[in-house]
Amino acid sequence: MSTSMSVSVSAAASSSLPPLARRRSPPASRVPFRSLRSLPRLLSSARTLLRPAAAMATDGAAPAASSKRGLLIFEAEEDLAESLAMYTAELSEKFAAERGAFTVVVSGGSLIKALRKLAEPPYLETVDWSKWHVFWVDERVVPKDHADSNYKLAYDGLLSKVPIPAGQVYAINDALSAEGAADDYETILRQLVKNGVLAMSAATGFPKFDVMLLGMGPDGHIASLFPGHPLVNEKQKWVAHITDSPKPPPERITFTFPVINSSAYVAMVVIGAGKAGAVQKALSDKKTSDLLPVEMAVLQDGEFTWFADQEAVSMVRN
Ligand SMILES: O=C1O[C@H](COP(=O)(O)O)[C@@H](O)[C@H](O)[C@H]1O
Repeated sequence: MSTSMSVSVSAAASSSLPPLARRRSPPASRVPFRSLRSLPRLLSSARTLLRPAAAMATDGAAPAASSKRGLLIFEAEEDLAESLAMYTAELSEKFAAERGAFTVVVSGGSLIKALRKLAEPPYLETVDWSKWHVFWVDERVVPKDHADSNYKLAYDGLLSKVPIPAGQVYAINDALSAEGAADDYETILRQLVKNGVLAMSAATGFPKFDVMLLGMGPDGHIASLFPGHPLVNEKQKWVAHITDSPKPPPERITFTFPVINSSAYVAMVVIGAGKAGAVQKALSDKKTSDLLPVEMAVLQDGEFTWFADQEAVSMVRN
């Protein structure tokens, strides 16, 4: 299996760039996003450099030709956060106009801090928050006010600061067991498909979220899908439970790969040297059978974009 990845290097991007195959990317240290004013041009240029993904999805199916992957590298975390806010706001506008709703999935962990600029001007005023429907790609089965709760993390860091209708924030039922909470969450998703809030992928038969804003652990896990855990091979369920998570707390629920890989857009946010080893493996052309979970995130018909700082790509060779 081989993965084709285009590398879009932020401030160097321009519409006159030669094709990526013939272009040597300058070192990341020379290509920061420098100012908010330059971001629209830079981001739109970067998107034109995205290429079809060549890797196979985890079920062995080849992604559709429209499936794309790209990499944005930022000199500073602050710049990454600015760009991530703009990316999300643009998708919010697009899907609100197209569908009248914007289904946004978030992870826990470091991702939430990287979303902080959405709660600041201009996005606080310009985003149509009434269209947002917020979900968790994974959740720890703990009370919502527990320090380990991904809901609490997102509420404190973002949701308490923006006017999303409370009924459109889909936290887990924390009174249930892990298995019960996973089943309950899947039932909610199925209802939202029936209501037309949540789209379905014609290609996969699984729900198609508008965007998933995800982080990755240092071991390459995404959501609560951990390296070597049998849950990475789940093919039927939309939402599964785990009671032996190698990272505490042990009881969690998680979206499965068929759901993640049906997304329209995924932003994979990786910040810091602790992620460098997994990022190097994920971006390598040489694929081995021991795929990390992050390497199993291959969209069937969508756009997958890495948002990385320099430390996170420090082990990646040109
Ligand atoms: O346990 C979890 O870890 C991952 C990665 O967290 P990070 O702090 O290393 O970014 C996170 O994406 C997931 O939602 C969370 O439950």
